[in-house]
Amino acid sequence: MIMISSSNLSQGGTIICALVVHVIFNRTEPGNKTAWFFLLICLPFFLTFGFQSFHGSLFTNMLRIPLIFFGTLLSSVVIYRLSPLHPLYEYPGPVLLKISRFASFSILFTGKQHERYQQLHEKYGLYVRTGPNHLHIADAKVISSIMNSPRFLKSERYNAVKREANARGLLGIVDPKEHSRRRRLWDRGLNTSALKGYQPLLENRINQFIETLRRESATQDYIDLAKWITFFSLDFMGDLAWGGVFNSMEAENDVNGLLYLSQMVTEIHETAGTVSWTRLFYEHLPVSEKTVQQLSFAKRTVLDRIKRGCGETSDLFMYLLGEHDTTDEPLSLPTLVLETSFALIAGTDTSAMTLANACFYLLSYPETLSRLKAEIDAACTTTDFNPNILAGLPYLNAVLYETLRLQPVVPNGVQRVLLPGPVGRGEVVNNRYIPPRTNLQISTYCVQRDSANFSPCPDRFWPDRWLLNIRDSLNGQDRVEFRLNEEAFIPFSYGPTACAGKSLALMEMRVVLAAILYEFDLAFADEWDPAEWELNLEDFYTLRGGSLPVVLRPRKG
Ligand code: HEM
Repeated sequence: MIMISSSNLSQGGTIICALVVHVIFNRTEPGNKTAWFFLLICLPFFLTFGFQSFHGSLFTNMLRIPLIFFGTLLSSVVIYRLSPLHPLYEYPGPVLLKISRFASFSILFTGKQHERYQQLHEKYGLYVRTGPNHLHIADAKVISSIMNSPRFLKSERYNAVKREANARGLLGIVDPKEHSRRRRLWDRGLNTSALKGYQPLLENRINQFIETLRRESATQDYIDLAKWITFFSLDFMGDLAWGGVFNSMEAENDVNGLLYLSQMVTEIHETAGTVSWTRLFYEHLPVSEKTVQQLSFAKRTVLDRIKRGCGETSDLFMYLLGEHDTTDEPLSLPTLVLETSFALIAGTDTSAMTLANACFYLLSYPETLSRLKAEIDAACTTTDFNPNILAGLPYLNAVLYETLRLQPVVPNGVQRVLLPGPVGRGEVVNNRYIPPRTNLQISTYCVQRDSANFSPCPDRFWPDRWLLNIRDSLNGQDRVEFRLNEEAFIPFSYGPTACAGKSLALMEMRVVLAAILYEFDLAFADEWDPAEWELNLEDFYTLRGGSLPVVLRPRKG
């Protein structure tokens, strides 16, 4: 007869409970405080006191049971995640990342995610396992099958931080049908005819921008061009989204602290999006308090704009509110606040960062700068920077595309999660099986710098690759294999959730770049080392940079 001692019983019971918890946590990281509290705190607590009646003193049980419980849970998680039983076993990647997504914090906090993941792809190939259930992908062939498929939904990252009750902005909407309904509203406010209506606002801000640069450069040896471009972008987006609340160019300051806050919030989203359960703690951070203050500022601004109504000049707010068309169901106030705040965040840093990068590259390649200046001088006979004329300038477009190719402002790309199919099946993309519930991230930075997609010199700033005549002439030459895979050019993302503001951003960036080059001669500040620019670029979901000290000399008048 087998004798089971009370010690064995308590040990066995604890081990079984720990294994059950592993099964519950398997392939998901519960985003719910109650589940955490119950499974990881209450359960070991009950086991400690429950088995007390069977065996040993309370003190030994308080050490022994939690040790057995957490020891078993940890070992079973680690063994399973590395074992051939795990559905992602076939995919290569660093061991620590396979064991825990937590390890990816060591990449995130370097600020150089884009470069670190590129190194991982160089070592492991186009598919790298970057978490227990995460794949980082640099294969352009799967972009369309993933981004256009209703089975690959926005991942938990889009739900990373608690929002106001029941309000959800476009970016946070996961359900494709609901997303497409809301997206129609945005598309109306960002289509060609709406953009025409925004041109007077753009023209006013461009004039103010040029005046500001003239004033600043007259009194200083050099200016931080990146800072002034960001202020311009914030003021312009403020005009479009909130009825003109900002005047940071005039104040020479981020008066409402919005730029700072949007960086903090993006950073928190990226952290919570990297390890989803950490979001449980973010609402207790001081920045959360600031977000609440900012939300009440946003609410006041929105109410004020509603009261004033749309003036003579149209803006994006008008479309989001439905002032142009009363057939749509209006957004609730909290949703309107979220959407207009998102427009500001989505539209400010992205365009400003791309413009600063473009200026950096142009100053680094003087021949390119001269060619672009010549094109702009020939097209702009007055200081009227007509967006329609600029849209047709091939070299200007080539410079912007090449900048967006080398430095996409969302370098790590977007994240998707694969919904389980019938009988829990996964999906095959480009001959690879993706198990259900896998998180996927298609790296824009890696895809756009891969010589399989852009060749020759994928890491070099070479706008000519975008010009048709260069393509044709190089294609005919021996030994030069020219590649430009437009499917792999995804700085604005891809598919139904691609950037809604692409046309607005391109219009704004063409006008700003043309205005700067038409009005000024530029050079890097003498005492500044241009190598600092790329060293200071940081990827926290969106790309951010340091200062860009530039000497400006007015060219005319
Ligand atoms: C160079 C400038 C810009 C770049 C490179 C860019 C890039 C992107 C990318 C990569 C996304 C997808 C994000 C994700 O799914 O995680 C996105 C989404 C979005 N962007 Fe932009 N963006 C730019 C400027 C703008 C501007 C000026 C606006 C104007 C308000 C804007 C509005 C949006 C909106 C509304 C979305 C959400 C689209 C959706 O979920 O359907 N963006 N953008």
